[in-house]
Amino acid sequence: MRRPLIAGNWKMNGNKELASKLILELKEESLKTDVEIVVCCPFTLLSLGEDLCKESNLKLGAQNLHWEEKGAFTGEISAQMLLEHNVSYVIIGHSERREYFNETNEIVNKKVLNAIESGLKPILCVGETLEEKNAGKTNSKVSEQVLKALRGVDNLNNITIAYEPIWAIGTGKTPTPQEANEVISYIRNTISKELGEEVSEEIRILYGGSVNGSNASEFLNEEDIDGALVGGASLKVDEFIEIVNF
Ligand SMILES: O=C[C@H](O)COP(=O)(O)O
Repeated sequence: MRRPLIAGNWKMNGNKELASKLILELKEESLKTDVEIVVCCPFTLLSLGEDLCKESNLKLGAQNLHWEEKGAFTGEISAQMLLEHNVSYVIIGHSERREYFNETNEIVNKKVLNAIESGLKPILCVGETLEEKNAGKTNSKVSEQVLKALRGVDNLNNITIAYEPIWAIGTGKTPTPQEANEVISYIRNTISKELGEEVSEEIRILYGGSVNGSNASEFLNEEDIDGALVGGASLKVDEFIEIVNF
């Protein structure tokens, strides 16, 4: 049985005031205990997030990392820097990074390898554009992204995958829960064939893209969907609580 994971990706949003409000209110709520909850805040809020998440079931996540341990990479953040703040998870290969920061499958692979070797748990994002969807290329696109990102990764136990159709991110549009489940099943079958059946049964695969308090339970009750990567709705505490308690 895979434990559901709900991760809130704040993207480039929030400040100390909002972080304190959101995390403190989440801590006060009675949240489902069988759900793993991760708050992926901006780097500048990790220190505060670390303090606020202490002695709670909330885990801290980052939104990116560099693939090298240290060095002359101005503006970048290493796995060790994240670990120093008790970060457990790191989002890798989000479509916004692929699109605006030219992250290729090869770069994503280097980041996944570094995260795993350092002891961080990657949330690997994959997904197709609307054009690719309309051309019937969804399955080939996402399976290629997954296999290239996981190339050379020995320990797949700490990997989580998030299927995020790019056209559904921040748009209010979503696939039907059944459609999302089919793509996720396809990813799971690909992993089973290429990387082993056992790991395919254990790996968590989330859905992301316009998840909110009203639609979360429909996605999360699908057989192959193990949780959600939530953007906009993770900044609204009531909405996020509804998603966690789906
Ligand atoms: O990482 C989260 C996704 O990009 C989804 O964002 P959204 O929930 O605002 O559509």
